Amino acid sequence: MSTESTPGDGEQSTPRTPAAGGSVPWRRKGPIELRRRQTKQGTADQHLLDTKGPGRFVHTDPWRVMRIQSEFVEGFGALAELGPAVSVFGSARTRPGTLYYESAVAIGRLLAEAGVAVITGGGPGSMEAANRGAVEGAGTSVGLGIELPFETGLNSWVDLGVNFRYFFARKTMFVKYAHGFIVLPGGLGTLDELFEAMVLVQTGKVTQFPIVLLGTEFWNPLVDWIRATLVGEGMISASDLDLISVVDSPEDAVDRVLAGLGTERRGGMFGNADVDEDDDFGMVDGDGEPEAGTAEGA
Ligand SMILES: CC(C)=CCNc1ncnc2c1ncn2[C@@H]1O[C@H](COP(=O)(O)O)[C@@H](O)[C@H]1O
Repeated sequence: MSTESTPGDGEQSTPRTPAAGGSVPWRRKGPIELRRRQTKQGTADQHLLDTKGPGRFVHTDPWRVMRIQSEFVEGFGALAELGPAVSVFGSARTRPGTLYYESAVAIGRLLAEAGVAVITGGGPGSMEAANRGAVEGAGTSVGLGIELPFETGLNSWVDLGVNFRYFFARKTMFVKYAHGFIVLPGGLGTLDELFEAMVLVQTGKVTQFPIVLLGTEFWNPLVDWIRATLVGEGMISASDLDLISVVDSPEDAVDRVLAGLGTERRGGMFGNADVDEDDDFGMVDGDGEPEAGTAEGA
């Protein structure tokens, strides 16, 4: 047996490996093993220092990973001190003066008055409305913006804004720093955020995470379909529907989301949702026990 087949960690190059069935060029870069033509990739240093291809390295996946990592680092850094917060979702297209827009303003204000920060996607429509309500209620107004081909920028009611290039990094922030969701009527973006939250609760990745939908006329047909088809055909359990509640007034929405956290609308501060602090992606504790100081464990 050749000792060449068991190199240590790091970037290495040896001429052959028996595992590959004979004499083939072979290299290892950390966890990645390269054989035959794949070994002809340059080293990381070559890519970094070789300026012949203009800016080529910044278009590679390893570089992207660093950019993705930096989004998490920036996001965690900006939001770590936020305190209790609720994420408010809804259509980017609702206009001032409409029921949904004004409802989002009221929700933002009520949350702010309860001492709860408001997190939105930082865009127009219901996001802008909820941020506006948070400012009017003298609370913390957060916008997690997303870079889009048609640039809209953060709405002017965002006081603490973080811009993201990647949807998935941004979505982690919505969940990690919020203690519950309020979802106003919306389109694909809103449905994506709603179903992501439901999956995280259903699979136990986050617990103690109330999800409240505002607008029975808008949401009930979807809830009816979920009950008739998803529960009916055994795709989800009937109890999965307990994950959400549907209300019609901003007061009920805020009461419901705060009640789910063991606090009252005008009750001020409350503890964190039962999220495992060791896991930055909101994994539930192994023992399933509420921690001291959390809403559930208080
Ligand atoms: C006018 C227009 C389309 C602007 C887009 N500008 C946006 N800026 C920030 N977040 C957005 C934007 N569009 C969609 N989203 C995300 O998707 C949700 C709304 O999407 P939708 O309108 O329901 O599908 C929001 O909660 C937000 O997180």
